[in-house]
Amino acid sequence: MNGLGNQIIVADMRGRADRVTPAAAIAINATEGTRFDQIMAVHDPRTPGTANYIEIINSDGSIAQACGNGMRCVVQALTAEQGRQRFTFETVAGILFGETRDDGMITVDMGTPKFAWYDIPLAEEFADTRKIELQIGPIDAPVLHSPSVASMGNPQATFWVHDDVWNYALDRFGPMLENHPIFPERANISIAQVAAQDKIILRTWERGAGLTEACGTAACAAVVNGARTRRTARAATVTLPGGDLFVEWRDDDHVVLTGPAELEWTGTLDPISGLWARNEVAA
Ligand SMILES: N[C@@H](CCC[C@H](N)C(=O)O)C(=O)O
Repeated sequence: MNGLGNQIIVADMRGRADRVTPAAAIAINATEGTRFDQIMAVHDPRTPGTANYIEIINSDGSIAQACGNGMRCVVQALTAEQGRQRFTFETVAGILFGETRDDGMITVDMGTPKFAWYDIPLAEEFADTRKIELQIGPIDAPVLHSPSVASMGNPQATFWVHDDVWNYALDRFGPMLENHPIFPERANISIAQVAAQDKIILRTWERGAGLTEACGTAACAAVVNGARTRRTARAATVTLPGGDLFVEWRDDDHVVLTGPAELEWTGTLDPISGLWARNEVAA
């Protein structure tokens, strides 16, 4: 599936006790036909009242705590299978709600953001995470600097720029910043341009996956960081290379993400070895 071009494999792990291995994820991603950004492994529920436990695996085999575009894909796949529109899920980061709307768009309640340096986490204390000391490029003329940082379940850094987000070599700076010692669990790195109070243009280098067409949690972090630095309103359209997402940071502190999800093809997958085969499409 894809969520605005964010390449997602929804793996049906229901009724089994094993997990998708990091080795399988790396093997699947090594093949052109199955290159992906995240695997959303849908397991049997662990907690009463939830539909499923979802494990999120990045293409480098690491575990992610949250994935907005992937959650929309899961909701859409389960709505198509079961005809239900509302689901409650459990992830390593907590309980999430998702809904397929009547117009086909999917809304996911991504929970509440966290701003304390130890929750993100950062390697050292910062009293104010709306703007931390971090820069890249020449010391006296940094290319990117002073990001706002937050946790949307996963660590997020939003670097604000005034010009075109495509002017920045995110493929070069992304890996350096993702692995910067200030982020002990690495981080998702975004470049954001505020086009209007309710419009942000965003590109993201994803932790464990690299440059992607869209990152839902980074879009959520951009709106939350935009609102708390008074750059934007609490609700905004975020334009990513893959298209638009709508994010609202509600008064109850929950961040709600709305956008599309699309089925591309189905197949079978061995979650241990990564061997896979596409299902034949009926003519
Ligand atoms: N594509 C995602 C984010 C996935 C997780 C991220 N790479 C991490 O390791 O935190 C999204 O849509 O949110």
